[in-house]
Amino acid sequence: MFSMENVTKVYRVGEQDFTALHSISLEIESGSFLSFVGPSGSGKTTLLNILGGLDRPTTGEVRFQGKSLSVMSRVELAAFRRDHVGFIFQSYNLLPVYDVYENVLFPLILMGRREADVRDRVRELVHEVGLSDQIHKKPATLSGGQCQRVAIARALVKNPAVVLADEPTANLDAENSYHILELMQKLNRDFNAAFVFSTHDEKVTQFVRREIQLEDGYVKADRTRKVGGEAA
Ligand SMILES: Nc1ncnc2c1ncn2[C@@H]1O[C@H](COP(=O)(O)OP(=O)(O)OP(=O)(O)O)[C@@H](O)[C@H]1O
Repeated sequence: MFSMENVTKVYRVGEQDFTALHSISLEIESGSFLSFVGPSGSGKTTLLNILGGLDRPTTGEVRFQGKSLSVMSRVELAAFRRDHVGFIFQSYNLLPVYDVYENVLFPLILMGRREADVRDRVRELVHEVGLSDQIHKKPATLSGGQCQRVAIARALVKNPAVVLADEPTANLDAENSYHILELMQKLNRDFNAAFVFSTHDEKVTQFVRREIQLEDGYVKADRTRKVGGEAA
């Protein structure tokens, strides 16, 4: 689904260049459930942002379904994100004035869909994340775990090829983190969307089928393993 070839990211900091990613080459398959792990500053978020078309590499190539992101204009990149990528952030990024239903509906409205045509799809996703009872509540009245469930439903509602999740359990306690990870594992299977995380949370790494370890912008290890009896 994704291929990265010799991706480097250099930031200009004052008078100096700082290399956040050093010549990274990776393949990420459709339906993956994988995590970038590594200490703070190792390049996890930079890598996710480049995969999601939120940022561009300084050198190197990223392809999505064989198409190079480098040659896309800003408008084409925005369309790539809208049509193919769901985003989940550690701080949920829900729209506070909208209720659960409207937050999940929002990406479909951005895609030009009519509410009447997608109402059932939105309700299905809200149901999938276990929030049918809370569907008309505003984010401020929900718990952190419930807000993250809304964010997951919102990310999946448009049937993306991939969900990119930057530290999705960072603001959750242990019990909620496990519930959220189990839910994402189930949705990965049921909806056949790839999930790609960045994390330093060891709980996340117990759930993933592949773990790519980053250190100072280099890939230090890339492990694939069996999780819960599934084939690796
Ligand atoms: N816009 C920027 N300008 C300059 N340096 C940056 C910028 N964004 C990131 N960096 C640097 O690049 C390195 C990698 O940052 P990144 O956020 O990708 O790491 P991370 O592994 O996600 O860290 P964390 O777990 O703390 O979020 C860090 O040293 C960071 O300071």
